[in-house]
This record gives sequence, structure tokens and C-alpha cells, in this order.
Amino acid sequence: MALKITVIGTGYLGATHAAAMAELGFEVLALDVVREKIEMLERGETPMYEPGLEELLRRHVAGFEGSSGRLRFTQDWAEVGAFGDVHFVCVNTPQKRGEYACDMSYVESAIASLAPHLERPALVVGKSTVPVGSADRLARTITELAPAGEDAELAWNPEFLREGFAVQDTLHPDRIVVGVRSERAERTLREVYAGPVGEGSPFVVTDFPTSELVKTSANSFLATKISFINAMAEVCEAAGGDVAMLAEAIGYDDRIGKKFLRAGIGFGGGCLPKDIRAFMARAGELGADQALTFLREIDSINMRQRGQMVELARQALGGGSFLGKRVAVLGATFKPDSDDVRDSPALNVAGQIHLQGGQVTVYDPKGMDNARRVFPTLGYADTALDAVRGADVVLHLTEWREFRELDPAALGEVATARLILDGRNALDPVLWRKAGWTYRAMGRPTA
Ligand SMILES: NC(=O)C1=CN([C@@H]2O[C@H](COP(=O)(O)OP(=O)(O)OC[C@H]3O[C@@H](n4cnc5c(N)ncnc54)[C@H](O)[C@@H]3O)[C@@H](O)[C@H]2O)C=CC1
Ligand SMILES: O=C(O)[C@H]1O[C@H](OP(=O)(O)OP(=O)(O)OC[C@H]2O[C@@H](n3ccc(=O)[nH]c3=O)[C@H](O)[C@@H]2O)[C@H](O)[C@@H](O)[C@@H]1O
Repeated sequence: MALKITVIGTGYLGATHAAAMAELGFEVLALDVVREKIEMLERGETPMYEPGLEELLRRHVAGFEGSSGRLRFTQDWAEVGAFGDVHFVCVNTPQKRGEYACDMSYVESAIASLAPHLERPALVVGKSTVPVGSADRLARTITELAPAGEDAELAWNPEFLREGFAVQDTLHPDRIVVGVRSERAERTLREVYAGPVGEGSPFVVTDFPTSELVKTSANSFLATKISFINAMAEVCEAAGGDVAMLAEAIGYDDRIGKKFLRAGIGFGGGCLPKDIRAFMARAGELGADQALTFLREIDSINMRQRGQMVELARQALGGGSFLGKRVAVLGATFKPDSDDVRDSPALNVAGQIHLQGGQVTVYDPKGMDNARRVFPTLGYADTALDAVRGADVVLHLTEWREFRELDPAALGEVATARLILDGRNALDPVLWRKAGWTYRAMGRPTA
């Protein structure tokens, strides 16, 4: 009989995973503790903006005309326990308040709610990003709490999807990594992922600690590339070099590669920043001091970039205070094609200038509601043109396609000064300069 799957936690990761599992042909039951999320998903609506996800949901959520009906939602743990052969845990693992360490309370609570309902053989599969050593501990909790005892087993299966590409990355992953302790667990996960593996996704089988570490080290490596290029931007600025050209030139070497070498205001989001900090905290606990020192430097270069952008804006405006200056900010989300503003460098820069007295007006194609919620005191405009109207300086802080397609001449008509600072090195300097703008970017020559 085909495996039945449950997904616990229906945020960015869980909602996508649940819909993707239904797409792969499985019956899926998903649970979240937040009732509104479940109600939205039942209506085929996503709690966040993620390209392609709503369409995928509507193809499978029970109740839609023509849907497979394979995807249902609940808030009843007993129903989840009775239904599933495989339970994917996709709950959040944020940074602890006031600390760098990972807050494991949501994962622990989910396991504590689920395990007492595991009365027959089942595989619980952790997908959340956790500190190394967590799976070993959680496996013991499951065996203790589950009526099925040792027949209720744990596996770890970290997730590598990117927001904005979540559906594609889940259905066609670069690799699938599973940390298992039995052949049965491996067999079950091979069955779950037979589709993507059949299409060529590598399937890596390993132990618990390695699977946990693959995830945190992958994110740390991505963060390292970004902080490396931002350190090079600092040198380029001092020496009169061009970091965009440098990145292109080193990127032709396959061993280096072109991706993740865009200098600017650095990385943000709900994952890279908190994951490297949690990794730092865990490395410290384990006495891995070199890893700790290394990661701390990555984090500090990254955070410095935001301050550098504020300074660049100050200098561009003549060097004094921001009081009385009108600043247009294009972009609020941590990256394009997402409505996520968690630890967004764009919003952070906008906020710093606002707190120093600047009159900041923000526009973002998809992130306005979330930005207003976390930073209600900033000014917001309905269009890029409206944000730029009357501005003394324009800051380009999230590289949405919409911003690359703006007409610099039209914006120049409404701005007070034709001064643009590109915090993402993503606009075409030639185009903007031709339209009479002073274009400046981090790590690039001024003219
Ligand atoms: N967002 C992303 O792009 C990726 C996230 N991850 C990891 O996946 C995990 C989840 O991340 P997101 O989906 O972004 O978080 P999220 O905050 O969007 O979603 C988490 C969901 O879990 C629910 N939840 C919390 N406690 C629960 C409980 N005890 N029982 C049931 N549901 C519960 C929340 O209500 C929320 O809907 C994190 O560990 C993250 O690091 C991994 C790869 C990609
Ligand atoms: O663990 C996670 O949750 C995920 O974290 C990242 O995915 P995501 O947070 O969606 O965003 P990225 O595309 O990695 O971008 C992160 C940040 O780096 C910045 N960035 C990216 C690339 C670059 O060259 N320069 C740069 O500053 C982006 O603007 C953004 O703020 C990883 O790319 C995923 O593989 C991983 O699964």
C-alpha cells in the first residue's frame, strides 16, 4: 500500500512540502497550531507569497474542482498519528531571544504532541534546521513517548529549498540527504523520494550528525561566499577596483563559480543569519573554536554591510545628518520574489536612516504588508514612482526585476536629485548615468 504522509508545520517549508508530496502522488494530511493558516490553506490560499505554490495547492487540496483531493489539513494530533506512515516535522527553529543559539522549543513541542499518538510503526522525519546532536536526543524522546516504542523511529532529512523557488527546489532538488539509523528508515525515504531520485537527484544516506551538519554547513558556505565578496568590495573601494567585474572574472573558474558572489548590503532572511549564529553557538559548546571564530567573522562582515550602506547614503547627501532629507527606498524584502521581511537588510537600512531622522519612503512589489507590520513608522508608497517623488536620494536595496525595468528618465522627472545608490549591484550603471543620474554602488568606481 502507498505510504501516507503527514506534514507538521505549514509555513514556508511545510506548506510547500505538503503540496509537493501530494504532487508526487501521496495522500497527505498537514497540521499547524495556527488555525488561520490551516483555514487559508483549506481555501487554497498560501499564508505567504511563493511563486507557483498556490497553483500546486489548488491542484491537490480536497474540495477544489478537478483537484486530486490528496491534500487535507487538520489540527487534530490523534488524526495525524492514526493517518501517517511518515511524519515530516517542518516547524520553525528561530534564534533564541537575546542569544545566538537555536530555539528548539517548537520542534520539541511538536514531537511531544505527536509521539503519544504513534501507536503503529511510523517514521518521523525531521526537516527543520537544527543544531547537531538534536536528532539523537529527539529519537530518544520519541521511543519513550510513543506507544509503538522502537517501531516509532526518527530520521533526519534537511531541506535546501530557496524561497522564491520553493516548489521547483522541492520537486527537483539538487540532492536529498537522509540521516538514518536503520535499513527500514532508508527504504521508506527512498520510496518517498523515488520520483525526484528517478529524475536524477542524488540520494545521500548518512548518520544523524552528518545530516544535521550538511544543512548548517551548506548555509554557512553560502554565507561565506557572500561575506567574501563583500570583503573584496571593501578592498575594491579602497583601491579603486570594481567588485562586480572582479566577481565575474573569478567566477569563470569552475572551482569558484559565479553564483552567490553579488556584493552589496549582504544576506538576510529567516535562515542564513540565524543558522550561522546557531552554528556558532553550537560550535562553541562543542569546543570547535576555529569554526566559531570563522563564522563570527562571516556574520560581522555581513552586519557591517548594512551600516556601510547607511554611511554611503550619508556621504552622498553631503556628509551631515539625515534630518530633513527625503530618502526613497526601493525594496523591503530580504530578496526578490518573496514577501519575507525576516531580518531583511533592506528594511534594516531603511530603519537605521529613519531612526537617524531621515524621511524614508519605502516601496516593495510584494513585501508591503509584512514591512508595515514590522516597521509601522516608516513611510510607504504604492509605486516606485511615488516613493521616488521628491526624494533627495534613491536607495535600491532589493533586486526585484521591476526595479531593473524602471525608466530612469521618468524617475528623474519626479526626484528632487538624480542620485541613486545600488545596494545590490543589480542595476545597469550605464543606463542610469545616461539619464543624468549619479549612480553609486558598494565596491565600484564612482564614474
Ligand atoms: N523558509 C525556508 O526557505 C527554509 C526553511 N528551512 C527550515 O525549516 C524550518 C521551518 O522554516 P519556515 O517554514 O521558514 O518557518 P515558518 O515560521 O514559516 O513555519 C513554521 C510553522 O510551524 C508552525 N508550528 C510551530 N510550532 C508548531 C507545533 N508545535 N506544531 C505544529 N506546528 C507548529 C508555525 O505555526 C508555522 O506555521 C526552520 O527550521 C527553517 O530553518 C529549511 C530550508 C528552507
Ligand atoms: O535554509 C534555508 O532556509 C535556505 O536558506 C537560503 O535560501 P533563502 O534564505 O531563500 O535565500 P538565498 O537565495 O540564499 O538568499 C539569502 C540572502 O543572501 C543575499 N545574497 C545572495 C546572493 C548573493 O550573491 N549576494 C547576496 O547578498 C540575498 O539577497 C538574501 O538576502 C539557501 O539558499 C537555501 O539553500 C536554504 O535552504
